[in-house]
Order: sequence, then C-alpha cells, then structure tokens
Amino acid sequence: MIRFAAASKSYIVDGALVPALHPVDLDIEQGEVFGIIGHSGAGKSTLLRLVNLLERPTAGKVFIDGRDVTDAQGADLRRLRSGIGMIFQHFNLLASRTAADNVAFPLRLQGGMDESGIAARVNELLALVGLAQHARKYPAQLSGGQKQRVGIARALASHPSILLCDEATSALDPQTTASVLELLADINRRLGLTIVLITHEMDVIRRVCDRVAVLDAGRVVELGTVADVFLHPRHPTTRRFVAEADHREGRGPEFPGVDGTLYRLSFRGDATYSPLLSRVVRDTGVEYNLLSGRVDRIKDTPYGQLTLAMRGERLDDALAQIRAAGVDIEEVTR
Ligand SMILES: Nc1ncnc2c1ncn2[C@@H]1O[C@H](COP(=O)(O)OP(=O)(O)OP(=O)(O)O)[C@@H](O)[C@H]1O
Repeated sequence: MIRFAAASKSYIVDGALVPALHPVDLDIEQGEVFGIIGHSGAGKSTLLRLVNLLERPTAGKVFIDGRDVTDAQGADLRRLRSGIGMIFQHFNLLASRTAADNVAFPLRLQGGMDESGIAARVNELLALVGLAQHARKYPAQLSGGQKQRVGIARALASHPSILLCDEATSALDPQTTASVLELLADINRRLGLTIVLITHEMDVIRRVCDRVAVLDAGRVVELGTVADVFLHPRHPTTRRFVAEADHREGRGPEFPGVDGTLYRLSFRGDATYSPLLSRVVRDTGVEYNLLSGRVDRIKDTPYGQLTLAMRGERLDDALAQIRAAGVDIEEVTR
C-alpha cells in the first residue's frame, strides 16, 4: 500500500516558497488501478513523483507497505526505486538502442544477471507486451503505441510491485490509447501490481481505474470509486471532466418547451439492460420524453445514463419503483 500522510510540496520560485501540493492524506491499496486527474498545474506529476521520491515532500510523509520511505537514501533508495516502474508521455526510450536493448537497460544497470538471463527476461517481457516480433527495431521504426509498449516492458523488467504512469497515453491517438490501456489492465490483472496513473482525461480513468482522486490547485477535491465519481460528480472540477468525457457542455441541459420534471437516471451492472422503464410506464401510466442517453462501461461494469422529462399523476410511485430496482435518480435543474 502507498500512503501519503499530510504530504505536501512547495517549490522555490524566485526565492519564495510556492505550494504545488497542499497536505495530502491518501491511501492507494495494493493491486488497485488508481487514477489521479486534474488540469495542467494541478499537482499531478508532483504527487506521482513523491511515490518514487523523484520529488521529496516539503512536509509530511510517504509510506510504502507500511515503511516510512520519506527520507530513503543510498541503497535504501535504490531498492525502493527498483520496486517501482515508471512510464512517460514521451516514452523516454534511448534512440540508439533497439527495443530489446531498451528493455535490457535497467537489468544491465542493476547488475547481478548474466547476458543469457537478461536475454530470456527481455524476450519474456516483449512477449508480454505483444512486441516479440519487434525486438530488433529501433524506436524510430516503431509506432507511438509500440514505443509505449517498450516503455511498459522496460518498466516491468525488475519485477516492480508498483507501476507509475505519467500521462502515458496523452501522445497517442484514441485507438492506440485504448489498446495501451487494455494492456495496463491486463498487466494489473495478471501480475497483481499496483498502478497509479495521472491523466487529464476522464475517459482514461473510466476505462481502466478502480478509484480516482481529483486534484485541483494542489488539493484532492474528490476521491472515490470511479463509478461513484463518474456517475455522481460533486465538485465543479469533476463535473467539468465528466461532462467532457460525455461530450456534453459543462452547464446544465436546457430543454425549452419540454413538459415535465427532468431526471437523470443512472443504471449500473445488470440493471443497465433490464426493461425497467417500460414496465414502470405500464404500471403507473406516467409519460416520459427521452432527452439524452448513453450506455457504456466503467472498467468492466456496464452503465447507462438517461435524461428524461417525466410527468403523470403517479410520478412519485414511478420514481419509487425505479429506485427500488437499484437505479439512482437525480432531479436535474433547468
Ligand atoms: N521544479 C519545479 N520548480 C518550480 N515549480 C514547479 C516545479 N515543478 C512543478 N512546479 C509547479 O508546481 C505546480 C504543479 O505542477 P505539476 O507538474 O505537479 O502539475 P501537473 O498537474 O502535473 O501539470 P501538467 O499536467 O501540466 O504536467 C505548477 O504550478 C508548476 O508550475
């Protein structure tokens, strides 16, 4: 487990201390995929870099598996970092080395393995990320997605228990992003390692994360399971991220001329595909107008969100029946 205990960070700019991260208390559980989302300058990289001590907290502490690592130095620091892999937005590969040599690099650096052991481990890693056929290519001969796969293989070389992802898909097109996120989810399932990723895209969080923290101006302003945060965003910053992911405007919907009260219904899991609405309409005689809708997945769980205008004498009864089926209902103000 990774624990931030009132960990804060200020940088010295023009002789003055400028806070980048206000004290953060946060636990990231072993084996989860944890997302940190925020706008540029929110403090995401700073928080991520506190985990492997690329940045040291100005105050507070960082614990890994119960051990206070805040002041780790020398051999302790090297041991800590060899248990934490990291991948980057621009891959950070060595241009003059093949894919295989890039993956071998940390193993050679760390020492203790002979060349045949290194070659076997490199082959295993390249196969894991789907690049067995590309071992002898140089970075310039690889696509962005392939380069990031090399980055992932290199990050996993020393059997880390934590993988840090610094905007790992921001330089990739949507289809390549999807395949790299699928690979990260697969690695998390197969190897059970903890993944912490930072991003400014809610869609990345929705596809791969279990929990998410929303950072705004150096503070965690919202924290929870992705389903809760995505379906019921509370903080204005979170609402804007979710609205962007839904391809809708950040403001409330305006439906002039539509009669009735507006409700947003959020279905999760099996409820997403049940014919609930038609049954409730038949039973209660309420009428509804479907104004917008979306059915998608949050990681492996299907969800649906519908915005409806509803009216009828037995509206309260209809809403109670919908709630009883496990569907969340929020009234939407116009
Ligand atoms: N080395 C540094 N020296 C001074 N200020 C810094 C340094 N690194 C970061 N900052 C400042 O700290 C704040 C948080 O930066 P950080 O890079 O953590 O944000 P971020 O959310 O990762 O942003 P981005 O998405 O643009 O990378 C910003 O105001 C930034 O200018």
